[in-house]
Amino acid sequence: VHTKSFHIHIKYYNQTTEWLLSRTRHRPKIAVVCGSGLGLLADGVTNKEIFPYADIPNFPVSTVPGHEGCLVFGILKGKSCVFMQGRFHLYEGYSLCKVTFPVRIFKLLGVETLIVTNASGGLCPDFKVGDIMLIKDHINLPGFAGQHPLCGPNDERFGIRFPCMSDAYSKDLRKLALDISHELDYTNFVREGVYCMVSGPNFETIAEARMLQVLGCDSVDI
Ligand SMILES: O=P(O)(O)O[C@H]1O[C@H](CO)[C@@H](O)[C@H]1O
Ligand SMILES: Nc1nc2[nH]cnc2c(=O)[nH]1
Repeated sequence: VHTKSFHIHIKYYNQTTEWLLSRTRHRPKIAVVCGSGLGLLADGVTNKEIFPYADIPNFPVSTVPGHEGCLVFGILKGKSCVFMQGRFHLYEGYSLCKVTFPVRIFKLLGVETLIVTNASGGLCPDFKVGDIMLIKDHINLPGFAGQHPLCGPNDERFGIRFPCMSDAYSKDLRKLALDISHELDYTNFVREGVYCMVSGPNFETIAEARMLQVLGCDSVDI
C-alpha cells in the first residue's frame, strides 16, 4: 500500500545523504537522471561506484522496465558525476515528494547542475521518432491541479517558497548542447521545444494530443 504525503522529514534527507557520503569517494557537481532505456548514459564513466536503489535508505525503487534502479557515481571527462539509472514516476504510485527525493539528495551532496532525460512522446509535427528535444520550457499539468512536488512546508535549504520559473532551463547549457550538435553534424535530429508533464500511465487520446499541441507543447511524458 502506498501512502501519499506532501512532505518528507529532513531527517530522512540527512540520513540518505550521510549514508551516500560515507560510502562514495565522489563529490559530484553534475547529476544526470536517465529515463527509459537511457541508463547506458552512465556506461562511459570511470572509477564507478554503484549503489542499487534497494540498498539506499529511504530511496524509492524502480518498478518500470528499462529502469535499472541504480545510482552510479563516477568520472566523465574529468568531472565527478552521479547518474540515476532509472527514475521514478507518479504513475508508479509514488507521491511527487518521493519522486523528487533523489534530486534533493543531489542538492545535499553538492550537485550544481542537473541534466534530466526521458523517453517522451513527440507532439510537434516537425519531429521524427528518435529525435532529441532539448527542453527550453515546460507545462506542468498535474501542478495546475495541485499535484506538485513543492506543495507542503517549504525548506529553504532546497529553495525559496515562490520560485520564479521563467528561466527554469539554463540558456547557457542549451546553447552549449546546440553548439555541440552543430559540431557533430547532429542538427537534423536535435531540436528544442516545450515539454509537458501529465500524470499517466495512459498515453494521450488523439483529442488530448491535439489539445496539448494547441497549448504549445512539443513533447509529452508521464
Ligand atoms: O519518462 P521515462 O522514464 O523515460 O519513460 C517513459 O516511457 C515509459 C513508457 O513507455 C514511461 O515510464 C514514460 O515515463
Ligand atoms: N504522455 C506520454 N508519455 C510518453 N512517454 C513516452 N511516450 C509517451 C507518450 O506518447 N505520451
